[in-house]
Amino acid sequence: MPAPDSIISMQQVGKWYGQFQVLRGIDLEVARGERIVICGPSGSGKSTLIRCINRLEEHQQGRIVVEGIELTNDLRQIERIRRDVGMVFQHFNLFPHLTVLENLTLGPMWVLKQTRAQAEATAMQYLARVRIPDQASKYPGQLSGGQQQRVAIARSLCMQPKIMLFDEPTSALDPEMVKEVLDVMIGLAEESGMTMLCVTHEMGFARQVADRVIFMDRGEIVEQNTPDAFFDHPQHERTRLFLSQILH
Ligand SMILES: Nc1ncnc2c1ncn2[C@@H]1O[C@H](COP(=O)(O)OP(=O)(O)OP(=O)(O)O)[C@@H](O)[C@H]1O
Repeated sequence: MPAPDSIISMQQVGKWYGQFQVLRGIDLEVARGERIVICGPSGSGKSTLIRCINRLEEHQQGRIVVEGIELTNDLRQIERIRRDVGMVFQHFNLFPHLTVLENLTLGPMWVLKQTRAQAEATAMQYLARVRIPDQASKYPGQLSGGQQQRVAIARSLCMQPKIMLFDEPTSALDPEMVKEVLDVMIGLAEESGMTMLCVTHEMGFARQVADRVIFMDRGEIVEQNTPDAFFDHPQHERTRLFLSQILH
């Protein structure tokens, strides 16, 4: 049974790509409003885990319950869950032939059935929140990578999600643009009370905003703890090895 205050519950989740088992017996309860950072070596299954939460990937074993709905092949339920769960990818996935404003209003108008005026008003609010209120009429190709990622964050927020998933949102950015995106995410974490799961190796971000850091290796959750305990007193040899590699 999911814990009563869980917004996401994963129980003994397993997934394979062909013969290769990418997730092994994942048990994870996420409380409403919790901020979680997931880290681990390349190929450990971090992206796959969060992609299972909005059914971009299908698990083959165990149970996943999001906002009280168990993930199955029921398309209406998948649609509902995707409305509740926003996702920001490493590559921004904006429509290049649409302006920033059009990228932001498309989902609210077509999926949430907002009027153009409503959708544009909300979009402008979120553009201000991600600190680019003056870029609405530009095309994505006219923006820097950091600005494009902030548009992608605003686009997700316009859909009024209850949960935000971030899949290495800064790893495709030039170093000088990482901070501007992290600052927006920190603001979101601190001001919105939104449930957030973030795959990232930005450990400063993890220390500042995460309630919990999860370390994955070879498809398993090896260790999880508060950021201070996780970074200062890692319990497992695999965690220590990983931290020694990324922190030096
Ligand atoms: N669609 C797919 N088909 C086959 N194998 C896949 C697929 N997607 C991922 N994999 C493999 O599954 C493993 C886990 O991938 P995943 O992207 O979840 O790991 P990750 O921890 O997020 O890694 P990274 O930090 O490199 O993104 C990798 O070995 C990857 O090659």
